[in-house]
Amino acid sequence: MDYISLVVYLFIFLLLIDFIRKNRKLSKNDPPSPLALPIIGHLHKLSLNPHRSLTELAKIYGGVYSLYIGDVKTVVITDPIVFRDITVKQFKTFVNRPQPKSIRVIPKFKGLAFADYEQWQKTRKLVSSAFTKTKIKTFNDLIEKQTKNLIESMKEFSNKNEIFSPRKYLTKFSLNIILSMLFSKEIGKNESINKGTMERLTIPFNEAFKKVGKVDDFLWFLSPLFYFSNKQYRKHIYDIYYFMEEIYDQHLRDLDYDEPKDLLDQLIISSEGKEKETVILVGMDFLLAGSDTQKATQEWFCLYLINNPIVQKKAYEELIGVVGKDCKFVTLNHIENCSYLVSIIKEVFRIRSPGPLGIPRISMADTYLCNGMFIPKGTQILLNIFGMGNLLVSDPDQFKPERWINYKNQQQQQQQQQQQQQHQQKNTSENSNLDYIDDLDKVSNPFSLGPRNCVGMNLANLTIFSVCSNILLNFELNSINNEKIDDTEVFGVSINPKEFSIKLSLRN
Ligand code: HEM
Repeated sequence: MDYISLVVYLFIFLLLIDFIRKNRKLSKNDPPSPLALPIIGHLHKLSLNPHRSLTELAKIYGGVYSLYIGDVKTVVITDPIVFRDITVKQFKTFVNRPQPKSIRVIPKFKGLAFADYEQWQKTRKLVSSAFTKTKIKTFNDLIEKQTKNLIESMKEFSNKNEIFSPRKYLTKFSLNIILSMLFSKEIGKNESINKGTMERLTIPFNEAFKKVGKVDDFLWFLSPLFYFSNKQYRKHIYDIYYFMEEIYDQHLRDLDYDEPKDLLDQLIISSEGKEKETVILVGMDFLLAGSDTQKATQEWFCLYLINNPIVQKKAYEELIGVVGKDCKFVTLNHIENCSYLVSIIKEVFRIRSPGPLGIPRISMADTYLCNGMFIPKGTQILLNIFGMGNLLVSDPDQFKPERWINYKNQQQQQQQQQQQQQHQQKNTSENSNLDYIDDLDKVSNPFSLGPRNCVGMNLANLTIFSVCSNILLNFELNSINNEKIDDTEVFGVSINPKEFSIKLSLRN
């Protein structure tokens, strides 16, 4: 046999082994799975919007099914009961995150979001104290100050009758919330959206975000093909690292042990200045996890108001009913009374979940889920946040903030009756997703659940309300050609719309 034939036979043999490995049953209770192909597994089933493909597959294979993403065994969860089981009840088994190549680019890239259990527990405890509802309230002034700066910038556009492209302004706003609250730093009001700190951060951010979920994370042997793009990616990640390092060094120089001025001071003090790299990486987590998600939500909010003028009008009428027609600024104290506006924001979270697949988890031991399915150790878990809010509501593709109001009313009216139903559900619900149809609070979890959910949830809720309410109060939003804006999603760290511009009309 010549060498070429030998290599061909060997290759076919390896394909066969891989095919068998990926399709063999591990137990009688494996989650269902489509047939996996050798090498790529089920990669061919994923589109450019993987959350949509995974949701389509959930229609066929159910709320818990398994896939091979390249070589990575993955279980996708679109069942709210199992979602809770994983994130809350069996939290310790599923607390860790997988460590794909893109995360390992910085050795020990384990600030908070990718830390393993022991380090995560320590850091999360410290960080959580800065993000409680009460603590966040002390930052109201700061959120309101940044909102005012944004509205003033927008007014410059409306006064000159110029079209406004929200992306960079909302990015600046979202970055400033995190920079000022956590690191006492700010991108100045008059600082350009294209130069200085903005340029220094947004270029590496955008480039780094492009790398998320790229194919060589799942097919190791393709790495050489991505050599140059990986080198660039590494450079961009280090650019953000060096930015944070400068802030860290400055804080260390000015540190007052008795009066820490922000979260960074607290982190330095509690680590006794000995864990510089970890603290810097925690700071990077906040910048990366907190800015893009908030910015995306605010952009979607503007887009949906423009595409739904009746909703915009109704929300504006509610708002002036609460704050009065002469009011020029909505404060965070008004949030309780703006139930329609809050419903719009919730509907934006549902229909265009900024983090549609959360951040993956990994099983730390062989285990059985509450529905009896077997999950082997080392399985990657994708929490299909988008899918739950899509598959388990009526008219999922329609933007209907009213559904939240109706839901709340229904809950209030039928409280007693519902308590009884819930009791009955408890006894039967283990098998049935249908019990959750239109149970919006249960199927829409944009920040995930359990002890490792989003640490920035309280901050994000206040910030997004502040921006959205004040944009609505000050401007009527329209598209520049009076047509609907394209609401196609662009998948990345967050789900963004394609970049668009707005015609702003200042309200009287
Ligand atoms: C619209 C806004 C936001 C959304 C939808 C969102 C969503 C999420 C989701 C789904 C997770 C994964 C949770 C899990 O694994 O169960 C997460 C984690 C995280 N988020 Fe957010 N997030 C938002 C804003 C923020 C903000 C403003 C910050 C910081 C200031 C932040 C910091 C983090 C961090 C550090 C983690 C990792 C937590 C951990 O591993 O313990 N997020 N977020």
